[in-house]
Amino acid sequence: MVLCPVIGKLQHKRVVLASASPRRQEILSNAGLRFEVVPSRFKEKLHKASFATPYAYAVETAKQKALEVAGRMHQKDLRAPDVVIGADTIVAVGAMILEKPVDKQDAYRMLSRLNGKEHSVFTGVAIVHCCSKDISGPGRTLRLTLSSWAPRAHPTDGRLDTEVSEFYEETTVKFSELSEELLWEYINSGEPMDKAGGYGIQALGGMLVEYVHGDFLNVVGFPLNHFCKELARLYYPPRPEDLRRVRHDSIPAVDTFENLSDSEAGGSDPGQSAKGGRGGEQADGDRSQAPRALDAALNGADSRPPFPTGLLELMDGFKASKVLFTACKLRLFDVLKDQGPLQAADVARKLSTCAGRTEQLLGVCAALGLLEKTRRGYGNTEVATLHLVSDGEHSLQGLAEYNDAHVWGVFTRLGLAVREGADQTRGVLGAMEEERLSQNRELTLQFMRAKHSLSKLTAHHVATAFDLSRFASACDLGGCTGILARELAQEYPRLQVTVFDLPEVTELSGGFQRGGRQTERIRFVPGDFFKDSLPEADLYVLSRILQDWPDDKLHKLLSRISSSCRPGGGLLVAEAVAEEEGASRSPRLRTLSAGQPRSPDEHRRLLQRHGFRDVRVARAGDLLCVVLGTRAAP
Ligand SMILES: O=c1[nH]cc([C@@H]2O[C@H](COP(=O)(O)OP(=O)(O)OP(=O)(O)O)[C@@H](O)[C@H]2O)c(=O)[nH]1
Repeated sequence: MVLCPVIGKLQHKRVVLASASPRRQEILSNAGLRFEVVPSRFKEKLHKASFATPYAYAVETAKQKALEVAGRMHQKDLRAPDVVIGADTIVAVGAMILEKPVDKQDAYRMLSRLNGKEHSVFTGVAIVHCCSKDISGPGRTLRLTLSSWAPRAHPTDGRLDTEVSEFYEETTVKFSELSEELLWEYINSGEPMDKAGGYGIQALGGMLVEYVHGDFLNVVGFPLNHFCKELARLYYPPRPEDLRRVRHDSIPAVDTFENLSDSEAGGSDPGQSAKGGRGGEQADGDRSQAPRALDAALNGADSRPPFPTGLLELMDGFKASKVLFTACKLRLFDVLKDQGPLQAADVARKLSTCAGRTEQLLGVCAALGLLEKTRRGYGNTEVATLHLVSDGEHSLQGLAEYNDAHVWGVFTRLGLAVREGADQTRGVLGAMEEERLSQNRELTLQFMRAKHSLSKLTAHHVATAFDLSRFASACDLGGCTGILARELAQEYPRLQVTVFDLPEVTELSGGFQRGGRQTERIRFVPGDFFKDSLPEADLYVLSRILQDWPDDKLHKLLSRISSSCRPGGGLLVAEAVAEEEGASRSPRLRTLSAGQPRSPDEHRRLLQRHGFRDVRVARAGDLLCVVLGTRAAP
């Protein structure tokens, strides 16, 4: 399919969508494009009458939106992106251009103009390819240290070369004859207010539409098919005669990263827009000019190495994590869930935080796809609503809190661990071991919240990786809050489940329980699986336990389980996936623990060494591998 190869070309490039439109983000995400969202601050105030056609206005607006983001990211030491995509959707009826209504009356005016008539929807798209010609060399990293958050003049020595490909798509739409009452009912739904022409064809607004001739997604806000053709034209291969090189020495300057708040940063001045004329429109509205530098880069004529996007992302990764942890710690996503969308100043007031830095934090969260920015302010994106609101069913807030409070510290001592071989985890978990979790209730709760939220992601996969219906009882060793026990009881109505964990854990597990009939078959038994007798069970379960123990402890535990397990009984082990022997596990799960990453085959051999036969291996999502062995007769 035309898109897949093209996606491959963009995969290692840093692509930015300069749009706050959730529909545009969804269309491109669903098509498999990986990108960051950096909403443009270009004020859509180009003089409409100065354009020969409505679509010329839309294309120019799209270009200015993209150039503003490209310039801002280049100017402010955010690592310059490789590609910035801008778009602008307008409705044209007669000689009138309709954009987003400013209020309900405006929405009524628009819809009345469209009522019973055919109109055109134009979406202009600009694909801006950036080549930083910085004297400090290509590319820049995202510097989010405190100093860079302080206001400071930051003249850029370098120049941002951009090469723009632009096009537009037209779709014809006809409204039915609509009653005044229906129009107002639709207006009062609130749907029209952030949509061109005052309607959303993909939602309630679809009821107004009699027919559509052309690309439906173009009406929604992004002509995906035309975009794919454009990318295919650009990358397979660009034709020199189609290329038009535009150099932007006059990218609108912005003062400092600090001053990029809405209230302070004016939009870029159209007068500073790209040099170079507006070429004549081709019949299909397609005015592609692919970038020459891109052609050279793609065909090896460029002597410079490819831009190290992945490496820079690795270098910057910790900053993004810290931004996420800080936002979670401030309960930002909870505030926006209950009271959003909010302007930055209102968020700062509610969080009692510094307005300027709150604005920056919100901006970076938007760039990370955690927030979306509209004219009404900042709101949670879907992923934030699902996983970052503290009381959500799938919340990972606990994991963020624990990583920030403890794992972060572990990784700051990585050098020591590497030099001295000491297990820095013991420096944190060890502290928990030595001082016993009971002496640090808050630490225990943070640990349990983290494990609870992570286990929720995989509990169902672990419980269903194999058919466990032949077992009447199970014991989840180190089962913590009982999230896996609950899934097992839910999946196997006959199964009695015991959660066996340290006393200071089981005494706090009550706060994590939810109602439901399956809880009648779950019990919590305090104990230490290295010291105390294990509860009797047909099936023993170890989920994310082995990874945390050095080999000597691990063999001791497996030996105790093997001795407790009757012939025909089972051992179910779920551990982070290590693809091949000795490979390091996905960093997102590694906590510098004393355990070794093990491949499925290594786990298989481990169980066989401790008397388990018929060892089978399965995957639980992309996080864990699950191994089930049956205890052989001695
Ligand atoms: O049927 C539909 N028609 C239009 C839309 C949405 O309307 C807006 C169009 O506005 P604009 O192009 O200015 O884009 P913004 O949302 O303001 O975001 P930018 O940051 O890119 O300016 C757009 O969101 C369409 O998706 C619709 O949803 N249905």
